Amino acid sequence: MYIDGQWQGSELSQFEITNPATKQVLGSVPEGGKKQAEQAVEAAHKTFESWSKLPAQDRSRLLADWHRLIDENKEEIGKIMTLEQGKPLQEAIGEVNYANGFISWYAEEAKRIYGETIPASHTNKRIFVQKQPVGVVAAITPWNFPAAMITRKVGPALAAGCTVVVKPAEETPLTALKLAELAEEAGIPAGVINVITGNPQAIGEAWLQDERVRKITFTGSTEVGKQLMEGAAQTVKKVSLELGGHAPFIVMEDADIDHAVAQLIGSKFRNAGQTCICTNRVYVQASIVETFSEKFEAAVLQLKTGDGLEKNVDLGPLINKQALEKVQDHMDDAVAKGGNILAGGNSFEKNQGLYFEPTIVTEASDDMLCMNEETFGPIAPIASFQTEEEVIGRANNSPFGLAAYVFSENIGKAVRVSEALEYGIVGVNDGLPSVPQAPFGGMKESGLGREGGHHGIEEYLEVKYISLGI
Ligand SMILES: NC(=O)c1ccc[n+]([C@@H]2O[C@H](COP(=O)([O-])OP(=O)(O)OC[C@H]3O[C@@H](n4cnc5c(N)ncnc54)[C@H](O)[C@@H]3O)[C@@H](O)[C@H]2O)c1
Ligand SMILES: O=C[C@H](O)CS(=O)(=O)O
Repeated sequence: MYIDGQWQGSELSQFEITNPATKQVLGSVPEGGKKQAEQAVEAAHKTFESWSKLPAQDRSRLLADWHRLIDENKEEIGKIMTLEQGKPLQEAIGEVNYANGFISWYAEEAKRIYGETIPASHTNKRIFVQKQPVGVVAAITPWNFPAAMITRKVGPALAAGCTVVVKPAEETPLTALKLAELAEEAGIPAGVINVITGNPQAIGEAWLQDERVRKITFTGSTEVGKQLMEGAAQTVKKVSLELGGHAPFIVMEDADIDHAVAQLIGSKFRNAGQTCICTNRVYVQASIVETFSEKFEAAVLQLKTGDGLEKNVDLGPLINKQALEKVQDHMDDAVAKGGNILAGGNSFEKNQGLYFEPTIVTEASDDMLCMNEETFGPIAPIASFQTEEEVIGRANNSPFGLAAYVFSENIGKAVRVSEALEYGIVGVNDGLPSVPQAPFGGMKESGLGREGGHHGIEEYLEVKYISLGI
Protein backbone atom coordinates (compact mmCIF):
# COMPACT_ATOMS: atom_id res chain seq x y z
CA MET A 1 0.00 0.00 0.00
CA TYR A 2 1.08 3.59 -0.66
CA ILE A 3 -0.07 5.96 2.05
CA ASP A 4 1.26 9.47 2.64
CA GLY A 5 4.26 8.79 0.45
CA GLN A 6 5.20 5.64 2.36
CA TRP A 7 5.18 2.07 1.04
CA GLN A 8 3.66 0.14 3.91
CA GLY A 9 1.59 -2.81 5.13
CA SER A 10 4.22 -5.55 5.17
CA GLU A 11 3.29 -6.19 8.81
CA LEU A 12 -0.29 -6.97 7.81
CA SER A 13 -1.61 -10.29 6.57
CA GLN A 14 -1.20 -10.53 2.81
CA PHE A 15 -3.39 -11.77 -0.01
CA GLU A 16 -2.00 -13.35 -3.14
CA ILE A 17 -2.38 -12.15 -6.71
CA THR A 18 -2.53 -14.93 -9.28
CA ASN A 19 -2.21 -15.08 -13.05
CA PRO A 20 -5.64 -16.10 -14.43
CA ALA A 21 -3.92 -17.92 -17.33
CA THR A 22 -1.80 -20.20 -15.11
CA LYS A 23 -2.93 -19.70 -11.48
CA GLN A 24 0.74 -18.90 -10.80
CA VAL A 25 1.15 -16.66 -7.74
CA LEU A 26 2.53 -13.33 -8.95
CA GLY A 27 3.00 -11.81 -5.52
CA SER A 28 1.05 -10.62 -2.54
CA VAL A 29 -0.26 -7.32 -1.21
CA PRO A 30 -1.38 -6.22 2.27
CA GLU A 31 -4.89 -7.00 3.47
CA GLY A 32 -5.69 -3.45 4.51
CA GLY A 33 -8.86 -2.50 6.33
CA LYS A 34 -10.55 0.27 8.28
CA LYS A 35 -7.38 1.52 9.96
CA GLN A 36 -5.43 1.86 6.71
CA ALA A 37 -8.45 3.42 5.01
CA GLU A 38 -8.57 6.06 7.74
CA GLN A 39 -4.80 6.64 7.54
CA ALA A 40 -5.13 7.26 3.81
CA VAL A 41 -7.94 9.78 4.30
CA GLU A 42 -5.88 11.53 6.97
CA ALA A 43 -2.96 11.84 4.56
CA ALA A 44 -5.14 13.06 1.70
CA HIS A 45 -6.95 15.54 3.97
CA LYS A 46 -3.67 16.89 5.37
CA THR A 47 -2.22 17.36 1.89
CA PHE A 48 -5.35 18.81 0.29
CA GLU A 49 -4.65 22.34 1.55
CA SER A 50 -1.24 22.59 -0.13
CA TRP A 51 -2.13 20.61 -3.27
CA SER A 52 -5.30 22.59 -3.96
CA LYS A 53 -3.44 25.87 -3.49
CA LEU A 54 -0.65 24.87 -5.89
CA PRO A 55 -0.80 26.95 -9.09
CA ALA A 56 -2.59 25.02 -11.84
CA GLN A 57 0.57 25.24 -13.97
CA ASP A 58 2.45 23.30 -11.30
CA ARG A 59 -0.18 20.59 -11.03
CA SER A 60 -0.20 20.41 -14.82
CA ARG A 61 3.57 19.97 -14.96
CA LEU A 62 3.52 17.18 -12.37
CA LEU A 63 0.78 15.37 -14.29
CA ALA A 64 2.81 15.77 -17.48
CA ASP A 65 5.85 14.27 -15.76
CA TRP A 66 3.73 11.35 -14.57
CA HIS A 67 2.44 10.90 -18.15
CA ARG A 68 6.02 10.80 -19.46
CA LEU A 69 7.04 8.11 -16.96
CA ILE A 70 3.96 5.99 -17.69
CA ASP A 71 4.78 6.21 -21.39
CA GLU A 72 8.41 5.25 -20.80
CA ASN A 73 7.25 2.22 -18.78
CA LYS A 74 4.23 1.17 -20.84
CA GLU A 75 5.62 -2.24 -21.83
CA GLU A 76 6.37 -3.10 -18.19
CA ILE A 77 2.97 -1.88 -17.03
CA GLY A 78 1.33 -3.79 -19.88
CA LYS A 79 3.06 -7.00 -18.85
CA ILE A 80 2.01 -6.54 -15.21
CA MET A 81 -1.56 -6.05 -16.44
CA THR A 82 -1.54 -9.15 -18.65
CA LEU A 83 -0.12 -11.22 -15.82
CA GLU A 84 -2.71 -10.16 -13.26
CA GLN A 85 -5.77 -9.58 -15.48
CA GLY A 86 -5.20 -11.88 -18.46
CA LYS A 87 -5.80 -9.64 -21.48
CA PRO A 88 -3.43 -10.12 -24.44
CA LEU A 89 -0.21 -8.12 -24.08
CA GLN A 90 -0.80 -5.81 -27.05
CA GLU A 91 -4.28 -5.07 -25.72
CA ALA A 92 -2.79 -4.35 -22.30
CA ILE A 93 -0.26 -1.93 -23.74
CA GLY A 94 -3.14 -0.38 -25.65
CA GLU A 95 -4.94 0.12 -22.35
CA VAL A 96 -1.88 1.78 -20.85
CA ASN A 97 -1.81 4.23 -23.75
CA TYR A 98 -5.56 4.85 -23.34
CA ALA A 99 -5.11 5.28 -19.58
CA ASN A 100 -2.23 7.66 -20.12
CA GLY A 101 -4.39 9.68 -22.49
CA PHE A 102 -6.46 10.76 -19.49
CA ILE A 103 -3.32 11.98 -17.70
CA SER A 104 -2.20 14.08 -20.66
CA TRP A 105 -5.72 15.40 -21.30
CA TYR A 106 -6.17 16.51 -17.69
CA ALA A 107 -2.63 17.87 -17.41
CA GLU A 108 -3.85 20.43 -19.92
CA GLU A 109 -7.39 20.73 -18.55
CA ALA A 110 -5.91 21.75 -15.15
CA LYS A 111 -5.00 25.10 -16.72
CA ARG A 112 -8.48 25.72 -18.12
CA ILE A 113 -10.73 25.63 -15.04
CA TYR A 114 -12.40 28.90 -15.90
CA GLY A 115 -14.89 30.89 -13.82
CA GLU A 116 -17.30 33.54 -15.05
CA THR A 117 -18.83 36.87 -14.19
CA ILE A 118 -22.60 37.36 -14.25
CA PRO A 119 -24.22 40.76 -14.82
CA ALA A 120 -25.65 41.75 -11.44
CA SER A 121 -29.22 42.96 -11.02
CA HIS A 122 -27.98 45.69 -8.64
CA THR A 123 -25.59 48.48 -9.59
CA ASN A 124 -23.76 48.08 -6.30
CA LYS A 125 -23.04 44.40 -6.75
CA ARG A 126 -20.75 42.22 -8.83
CA ILE A 127 -21.18 38.47 -9.25
CA PHE A 128 -18.22 36.17 -9.78
CA VAL A 129 -18.43 32.40 -10.26
CA GLN A 130 -15.48 30.30 -9.15
CA LYS A 131 -14.83 26.56 -9.42
CA GLN A 132 -13.03 24.96 -6.52
CA PRO A 133 -11.87 21.36 -5.88
CA VAL A 134 -14.35 19.26 -3.92
CA GLY A 135 -11.66 17.95 -1.52
CA VAL A 136 -10.69 14.36 -0.67
CA VAL A 137 -11.90 11.88 -3.31
CA ALA A 138 -12.34 8.14 -2.74
CA ALA A 139 -11.96 6.06 -5.90
CA ILE A 140 -12.94 2.38 -6.12
CA THR A 141 -12.11 0.59 -9.36
CA PRO A 142 -12.73 -2.75 -11.15
CA TRP A 143 -10.37 -5.49 -12.36
CA ASN A 144 -11.15 -5.37 -16.08
CA PHE A 145 -9.23 -2.14 -16.85
CA PRO A 146 -6.63 -1.97 -14.07
CA ALA A 147 -4.96 1.19 -15.38
CA ALA A 148 -7.57 3.18 -17.31
CA MET A 149 -10.28 3.05 -14.64
CA ILE A 150 -7.80 4.59 -12.19
CA THR A 151 -6.35 7.35 -14.39
CA ARG A 152 -9.86 8.23 -15.67
CA LYS A 153 -10.54 9.30 -12.07
CA VAL A 154 -7.18 10.30 -10.63
CA GLY A 155 -6.24 12.44 -13.66
CA PRO A 156 -9.15 14.89 -13.41
CA ALA A 157 -9.21 14.75 -9.61
CA LEU A 158 -5.59 15.88 -9.30
CA ALA A 159 -5.99 18.41 -12.12
CA ALA A 160 -8.92 19.95 -10.22
CA GLY A 161 -6.82 20.21 -7.04
CA CYS A 162 -8.30 17.23 -5.20
CA THR A 163 -6.36 14.55 -3.35
CA VAL A 164 -7.33 10.90 -3.72
CA VAL A 165 -7.54 7.59 -1.89
CA VAL A 166 -7.81 4.65 -4.29
CA LYS A 167 -8.88 1.04 -3.74
CA PRO A 168 -8.16 -1.10 -6.81
CA ALA A 169 -9.87 -4.47 -7.33
CA GLU A 170 -8.48 -7.36 -5.29
CA GLU A 171 -7.72 -9.20 -8.53
CA THR A 172 -5.55 -6.47 -10.06
CA PRO A 173 -3.74 -4.25 -7.52
CA LEU A 174 -0.26 -4.56 -9.03
CA THR A 175 -0.98 -2.22 -11.94
CA ALA A 176 -2.37 0.39 -9.54
CA LEU A 177 0.70 0.15 -7.30
CA LYS A 178 3.00 0.55 -10.31
CA LEU A 179 1.12 3.71 -11.31
CA ALA A 180 1.55 5.02 -7.76
CA GLU A 181 5.27 4.25 -7.90
CA LEU A 182 5.59 6.30 -11.08
CA ALA A 183 3.54 9.13 -9.57
CA GLU A 184 5.98 9.23 -6.67
CA GLU A 185 8.89 9.24 -9.15
CA ALA A 186 7.24 12.13 -11.02
CA GLY A 187 7.34 14.17 -7.84
CA ILE A 188 3.64 14.17 -7.04
CA PRO A 189 3.76 15.03 -3.32
CA ALA A 190 3.13 12.52 -0.56
CA GLY A 191 -0.53 12.30 0.41
CA VAL A 192 -1.88 13.41 -2.98
CA ILE A 193 -2.35 9.84 -4.24
CA ASN A 194 -2.87 7.01 -1.74
CA VAL A 195 -3.46 3.39 -2.82
CA ILE A 196 -5.04 0.94 -0.37
CA THR A 197 -5.36 -2.78 -0.96
CA GLY A 198 -7.54 -5.11 1.05
CA ASN A 199 -11.02 -5.68 2.33
CA PRO A 200 -13.45 -3.85 0.03
CA GLN A 201 -16.31 -3.68 2.50
CA ALA A 202 -14.20 -2.43 5.42
CA ILE A 203 -12.33 0.11 3.31
CA GLY A 204 -15.47 1.26 1.55
CA GLU A 205 -17.46 1.63 4.75
CA ALA A 206 -14.66 3.66 6.38
CA TRP A 207 -14.63 6.06 3.46
CA LEU A 208 -18.43 6.32 3.25
CA GLN A 209 -18.64 7.25 6.94
CA ASP A 210 -15.79 9.78 6.87
CA GLU A 211 -17.10 13.32 6.39
CA ARG A 212 -13.63 14.38 5.14
CA VAL A 213 -14.27 12.29 2.01
CA ARG A 214 -16.28 14.65 -0.16
CA LYS A 215 -16.68 12.45 -3.21
CA ILE A 216 -17.03 8.79 -4.09
CA THR A 217 -16.14 7.82 -7.64
CA PHE A 218 -16.86 4.19 -8.44
CA THR A 219 -16.50 1.97 -11.45
CA GLY A 220 -17.91 -1.53 -11.19
CA SER A 221 -21.13 -3.45 -11.00
CA THR A 222 -24.49 -1.77 -10.73
CA GLU A 223 -25.20 -3.79 -7.58
CA VAL A 224 -22.20 -2.38 -5.70
CA GLY A 225 -22.75 1.04 -7.21
CA LYS A 226 -26.21 1.19 -5.65
CA GLN A 227 -24.78 0.23 -2.25
CA LEU A 228 -22.17 2.98 -2.43
CA MET A 229 -24.73 5.52 -3.58
CA GLU A 230 -26.85 4.72 -0.52
CA GLY A 231 -23.81 4.93 1.77
CA ALA A 232 -22.71 8.27 0.33
CA ALA A 233 -25.96 9.74 1.57
CA GLN A 234 -24.69 9.51 5.18
CA THR A 235 -22.61 12.65 4.64
CA VAL A 236 -24.10 13.78 1.29
CA LYS A 237 -20.99 13.09 -0.75
CA LYS A 238 -20.80 13.81 -4.48
CA VAL A 239 -21.03 10.54 -6.40
CA SER A 240 -19.86 9.40 -9.84
CA LEU A 241 -20.88 5.91 -10.91
CA GLU A 242 -19.67 4.02 -13.97
CA LEU A 243 -21.68 0.82 -13.77
CA GLY A 244 -22.83 -2.19 -15.75
CA GLY A 245 -23.94 -2.19 -19.34
CA HIS A 246 -25.86 -4.30 -21.84
CA ALA A 247 -25.00 -2.92 -25.25
CA PRO A 248 -27.24 -3.56 -28.28
CA PHE A 249 -25.43 -3.76 -31.64
CA ILE A 250 -27.90 -2.88 -34.41
CA VAL A 251 -27.18 -3.71 -38.06
CA MET A 252 -29.62 -2.10 -40.50
CA GLU A 253 -30.14 -3.68 -43.94
CA ASP A 254 -28.24 -0.79 -45.58
CA ALA A 255 -25.13 -1.27 -43.41
CA ASP A 256 -21.67 -1.99 -44.80
CA ILE A 257 -21.76 -5.61 -43.64
CA ASP A 258 -18.01 -6.24 -43.80
CA HIS A 259 -17.36 -3.10 -41.74
CA ALA A 260 -20.06 -4.01 -39.22
CA VAL A 261 -18.58 -7.51 -38.82
CA ALA A 262 -15.11 -6.10 -38.22
CA GLN A 263 -16.43 -3.61 -35.66
CA LEU A 264 -18.47 -6.30 -33.90
CA ILE A 265 -15.36 -8.46 -33.50
CA GLY A 266 -13.74 -5.57 -31.63
CA SER A 267 -16.82 -4.57 -29.65
CA LYS A 268 -17.76 -8.12 -28.60
CA PHE A 269 -14.42 -9.82 -27.98
CA ARG A 270 -12.19 -7.07 -26.55
CA ASN A 271 -10.88 -8.27 -23.16
CA ALA A 272 -12.64 -11.60 -23.89
CA GLY A 273 -15.96 -9.78 -23.68
CA GLN A 274 -15.19 -8.44 -20.20
CA THR A 275 -15.81 -4.75 -20.80
CA CYS A 276 -18.75 -2.62 -19.73
CA ILE A 277 -19.39 -1.45 -23.30
CA CYS A 278 -19.00 -4.82 -25.00
CA THR A 279 -21.85 -5.69 -27.31
CA ASN A 280 -24.14 -8.00 -25.34
CA ARG A 281 -26.88 -8.52 -27.97
CA VAL A 282 -26.81 -8.24 -31.77
CA TYR A 283 -29.89 -7.18 -33.72
CA VAL A 284 -29.66 -7.70 -37.51
CA GLN A 285 -32.38 -6.67 -39.95
CA ALA A 286 -34.06 -9.83 -41.25
CA SER A 287 -33.21 -9.30 -44.93
CA ILE A 288 -29.45 -9.53 -44.26
CA VAL A 289 -29.25 -11.73 -41.14
CA GLU A 290 -28.07 -14.84 -43.00
CA THR A 291 -25.36 -13.02 -44.94
CA PHE A 292 -24.24 -11.14 -41.85
CA SER A 293 -24.13 -14.30 -39.71
CA GLU A 294 -22.05 -16.18 -42.30
CA LYS A 295 -19.51 -13.36 -42.53
CA PHE A 296 -19.39 -12.95 -38.75
CA GLU A 297 -18.86 -16.73 -38.31
CA ALA A 298 -15.93 -16.66 -40.72
CA ALA A 299 -14.32 -13.81 -38.76
CA VAL A 300 -14.92 -15.43 -35.36
CA LEU A 301 -13.32 -18.69 -36.48
CA GLN A 302 -10.09 -16.75 -37.12
CA LEU A 303 -9.83 -15.68 -33.46
CA LYS A 304 -7.25 -17.32 -31.20
CA THR A 305 -7.85 -17.87 -27.48
CA GLY A 306 -4.98 -18.44 -25.04
CA ASP A 307 -2.45 -17.01 -22.58
CA GLY A 308 -2.20 -13.27 -23.11
CA LEU A 309 1.61 -13.46 -23.18
CA GLU A 310 1.53 -15.74 -26.23
CA LYS A 311 1.87 -14.10 -29.64
CA ASN A 312 -1.19 -13.49 -31.83
CA VAL A 313 -3.68 -14.29 -29.06
CA ASP A 314 -6.97 -12.41 -29.45
CA LEU A 315 -8.80 -13.52 -26.30
CA GLY A 316 -7.22 -14.28 -22.93
CA PRO A 317 -8.72 -16.26 -20.04
CA LEU A 318 -11.73 -15.19 -18.03
CA ILE A 319 -10.80 -13.58 -14.72
CA ASN A 320 -12.05 -16.37 -12.48
CA LYS A 321 -14.31 -19.40 -12.01
CA GLN A 322 -17.36 -17.31 -11.17
CA ALA A 323 -16.99 -15.40 -14.43
CA LEU A 324 -16.82 -18.65 -16.40
CA GLU A 325 -19.85 -20.06 -14.60
CA LYS A 326 -21.91 -16.97 -15.51
CA VAL A 327 -20.94 -17.27 -19.18
CA GLN A 328 -21.77 -20.99 -19.12
CA ASP A 329 -25.15 -20.24 -17.52
CA HIS A 330 -25.93 -17.80 -20.32
CA MET A 331 -24.79 -20.36 -22.91
CA ASP A 332 -26.91 -23.18 -21.48
CA ASP A 333 -29.95 -20.91 -21.14
CA ALA A 334 -29.66 -19.71 -24.75
CA VAL A 335 -29.56 -23.27 -26.07
CA ALA A 336 -32.41 -24.33 -23.81
CA LYS A 337 -34.53 -21.48 -25.25
CA GLY A 338 -33.93 -22.45 -28.86
CA GLY A 339 -30.65 -20.75 -29.66
CA ASN A 340 -28.45 -22.27 -32.40
CA ILE A 341 -24.69 -22.38 -31.78
CA LEU A 342 -23.08 -21.16 -35.02
CA ALA A 343 -19.52 -20.96 -33.64
CA GLY A 344 -17.78 -21.84 -30.39
CA GLY A 345 -20.00 -22.67 -27.44
CA ASN A 346 -17.46 -24.46 -25.27
CA SER A 347 -15.42 -23.66 -22.20
CA PHE A 348 -12.00 -25.22 -21.76
CA GLU A 349 -9.09 -25.25 -19.34
CA LYS A 350 -5.47 -24.84 -20.43
CA ASN A 351 -2.55 -24.67 -17.96
CA GLN A 352 -5.20 -23.97 -15.28
CA GLY A 353 -6.47 -20.97 -17.24
CA LEU A 354 -10.25 -20.88 -17.68
CA TYR A 355 -11.41 -20.01 -21.20
CA PHE A 356 -14.60 -19.71 -23.19
CA GLU A 357 -14.49 -19.96 -26.98
CA PRO A 358 -15.63 -16.89 -28.95
CA THR A 359 -19.23 -17.89 -29.52
CA ILE A 360 -22.10 -16.99 -31.84
CA VAL A 361 -25.69 -17.96 -31.00
CA THR A 362 -28.28 -17.38 -33.75
CA GLU A 363 -32.10 -17.46 -33.43
CA ALA A 364 -31.70 -15.54 -30.16
CA SER A 365 -34.93 -14.56 -28.41
CA ASP A 366 -35.55 -11.67 -26.03
CA ASP A 367 -36.34 -14.02 -23.11
CA MET A 368 -32.78 -15.38 -22.99
CA LEU A 369 -30.51 -14.41 -20.05
CA CYS A 370 -27.82 -13.13 -22.46
CA MET A 371 -30.39 -10.76 -24.00
CA ASN A 372 -31.17 -9.22 -20.60
CA GLU A 373 -28.23 -9.67 -18.18
CA GLU A 374 -24.63 -8.53 -18.62
CA THR A 375 -22.78 -11.65 -19.84
CA PHE A 376 -19.29 -10.24 -19.38
CA GLY A 377 -17.93 -12.94 -21.66
CA PRO A 378 -17.44 -13.88 -25.35
CA ILE A 379 -20.99 -14.82 -26.39
CA ALA A 380 -22.62 -12.94 -29.30
CA PRO A 381 -26.38 -13.69 -29.51
CA ILE A 382 -27.90 -12.64 -32.85
CA ALA A 383 -31.61 -11.78 -33.11
CA SER A 384 -33.35 -10.53 -36.27
CA PHE A 385 -35.78 -7.63 -36.56
CA GLN A 386 -38.11 -6.23 -39.21
CA THR A 387 -38.40 -2.47 -38.72
CA GLU A 388 -36.46 0.52 -37.32
CA GLU A 389 -39.21 1.21 -34.78
CA GLU A 390 -39.16 -2.41 -33.58
CA VAL A 391 -35.41 -2.53 -33.01
CA ILE A 392 -35.31 0.81 -31.20
CA GLY A 393 -38.00 -0.43 -28.83
CA ARG A 394 -36.18 -3.72 -28.18
CA ALA A 395 -32.80 -1.99 -27.78
CA ASN A 396 -34.20 0.48 -25.25
CA ASN A 397 -36.08 -2.22 -23.31
CA SER A 398 -33.31 -2.53 -20.68
CA PRO A 399 -32.47 -1.05 -17.26
CA PHE A 400 -29.00 -0.36 -18.67
CA GLY A 401 -28.06 2.67 -20.72
CA LEU A 402 -24.30 2.74 -21.16
CA ALA A 403 -23.31 2.02 -24.79
CA ALA A 404 -25.20 1.12 -27.98
CA TYR A 405 -24.14 0.70 -31.60
CA VAL A 406 -25.93 1.23 -34.92
CA PHE A 407 -24.63 0.47 -38.40
CA SER A 408 -26.19 2.01 -41.48
CA GLU A 409 -24.83 3.80 -44.54
CA ASN A 410 -27.93 6.01 -44.58
CA ILE A 411 -26.86 9.04 -42.53
CA GLY A 412 -30.40 10.21 -41.84
CA LYS A 413 -31.38 6.78 -40.52
CA ALA A 414 -28.20 6.52 -38.44
CA VAL A 415 -28.84 9.93 -36.86
CA ARG A 416 -32.52 9.12 -36.23
CA VAL A 417 -31.74 5.79 -34.55
CA SER A 418 -28.78 7.11 -32.53
CA GLU A 419 -30.93 9.95 -31.19
CA ALA A 420 -33.68 7.51 -30.19
CA LEU A 421 -31.35 5.16 -28.30
CA GLU A 422 -31.39 5.71 -24.49
CA TYR A 423 -27.65 5.27 -23.99
CA GLY A 424 -24.86 7.59 -22.86
CA ILE A 425 -22.54 6.41 -25.63
CA VAL A 426 -23.70 5.57 -29.17
CA GLY A 427 -21.27 4.21 -31.76
CA VAL A 428 -22.51 4.98 -35.27
CA ASN A 429 -20.59 2.71 -37.65
CA ASP A 430 -18.04 2.58 -34.82
CA GLY A 431 -17.69 -0.33 -32.40
CA LEU A 432 -14.83 1.12 -30.33
CA PRO A 433 -15.88 4.66 -29.27
CA SER A 434 -13.78 5.10 -26.10
CA VAL A 435 -11.34 8.02 -26.14
CA PRO A 436 -10.06 10.31 -23.34
CA GLN A 437 -11.53 13.43 -24.90
CA ALA A 438 -15.16 12.24 -24.85
CA PRO A 439 -17.61 12.20 -21.89
CA PHE A 440 -17.89 8.47 -21.08
CA GLY A 441 -20.84 7.41 -18.94
CA GLY A 442 -24.28 5.87 -18.75
CA MET A 443 -27.95 6.59 -18.36
CA LYS A 444 -30.48 4.71 -16.22
CA GLU A 445 -28.83 1.99 -14.07
CA SER A 446 -25.52 2.29 -15.92
CA GLY A 447 -24.43 5.20 -13.81
CA LEU A 448 -24.19 8.87 -12.94
CA GLY A 449 -21.73 11.45 -14.18
CA ARG A 450 -19.18 11.41 -16.97
CA GLU A 451 -15.46 10.61 -17.21
CA GLY A 452 -13.24 12.06 -19.92
CA GLY A 453 -13.29 15.30 -21.85
CA HIS A 454 -14.02 18.65 -20.23
CA HIS A 455 -17.11 17.10 -18.62
CA GLY A 456 -14.91 14.76 -16.61
CA ILE A 457 -13.22 17.45 -14.54
CA GLU A 458 -16.53 19.03 -13.53
CA GLU A 459 -17.14 15.93 -11.38
CA TYR A 460 -14.31 17.08 -9.09
CA LEU A 461 -15.28 20.75 -8.82
CA GLU A 462 -17.69 22.69 -6.65
CA VAL A 463 -19.27 25.80 -8.18
CA LYS A 464 -19.25 28.85 -5.90
CA TYR A 465 -20.45 32.33 -6.63
CA ILE A 466 -19.24 35.42 -4.88
CA SER A 467 -21.64 38.35 -4.60
CA LEU A 468 -19.51 41.46 -4.12
CA GLY A 469 -21.11 44.57 -2.70
CA ILE A 470 -19.31 47.73 -3.92
N1 LIG B 1 -19.23 1.76 -16.69
C1 LIG B 1 -17.93 1.56 -16.70
O1 LIG B 1 -17.12 2.42 -17.08
C2 LIG B 1 -17.39 0.24 -16.22
C3 LIG B 1 -16.04 -0.03 -16.42
C4 LIG B 1 -15.54 -1.27 -15.98
C5 LIG B 1 -16.37 -2.20 -15.36
N2 LIG B 1 -17.67 -1.90 -15.18
C6 LIG B 1 -18.57 -2.86 -14.56
O2 LIG B 1 -17.92 -3.51 -13.44
C7 LIG B 1 -18.37 -4.85 -13.34
C8 LIG B 1 -17.17 -5.79 -13.33
O3 LIG B 1 -16.18 -5.32 -12.45
P1 LIG B 1 -16.06 -5.93 -11.00
O4 LIG B 1 -16.40 -7.39 -11.00
O5 LIG B 1 -14.75 -5.52 -10.43
O6 LIG B 1 -17.21 -5.13 -10.21
P2 LIG B 1 -17.48 -5.12 -8.65
O7 LIG B 1 -18.58 -4.17 -8.46
O8 LIG B 1 -17.60 -6.49 -8.08
O9 LIG B 1 -16.13 -4.51 -7.99
C9 LIG B 1 -15.69 -3.24 -8.38
C10 LIG B 1 -14.84 -2.67 -7.23
O10 LIG B 1 -15.68 -2.49 -6.12
C11 LIG B 1 -15.10 -3.10 -4.98
N3 LIG B 1 -16.20 -3.50 -4.10
C12 LIG B 1 -16.99 -4.58 -4.18
N4 LIG B 1 -17.91 -4.57 -3.19
C13 LIG B 1 -17.67 -3.43 -2.46
C14 LIG B 1 -18.26 -2.83 -1.30
N5 LIG B 1 -19.29 -3.40 -0.69
N6 LIG B 1 -17.74 -1.67 -0.84
C15 LIG B 1 -16.69 -1.08 -1.45
N7 LIG B 1 -16.09 -1.59 -2.56
C16 LIG B 1 -16.58 -2.76 -3.04
C17 LIG B 1 -14.29 -4.24 -5.55
O11 LIG B 1 -13.30 -4.64 -4.61
C18 LIG B 1 -13.70 -3.58 -6.78
O12 LIG B 1 -12.60 -2.80 -6.40
C19 LIG B 1 -19.24 -5.09 -14.56
O13 LIG B 1 -20.59 -4.95 -14.20
C20 LIG B 1 -18.85 -3.99 -15.52
O14 LIG B 1 -19.87 -3.66 -16.42
C21 LIG B 1 -18.23 -0.70 -15.61
O1 LIG C 1 -15.18 -1.71 -19.06
C1 LIG C 1 -15.40 -0.55 -19.16
C2 LIG C 1 -14.41 0.40 -19.74
O2 LIG C 1 -14.79 1.71 -19.43
C3 LIG C 1 -14.29 0.12 -21.18
S1 LIG C 1 -13.40 1.28 -22.10
O3 LIG C 1 -11.99 0.82 -22.13
O4 LIG C 1 -13.49 2.60 -21.45
O5 LIG C 1 -13.99 1.27 -23.43
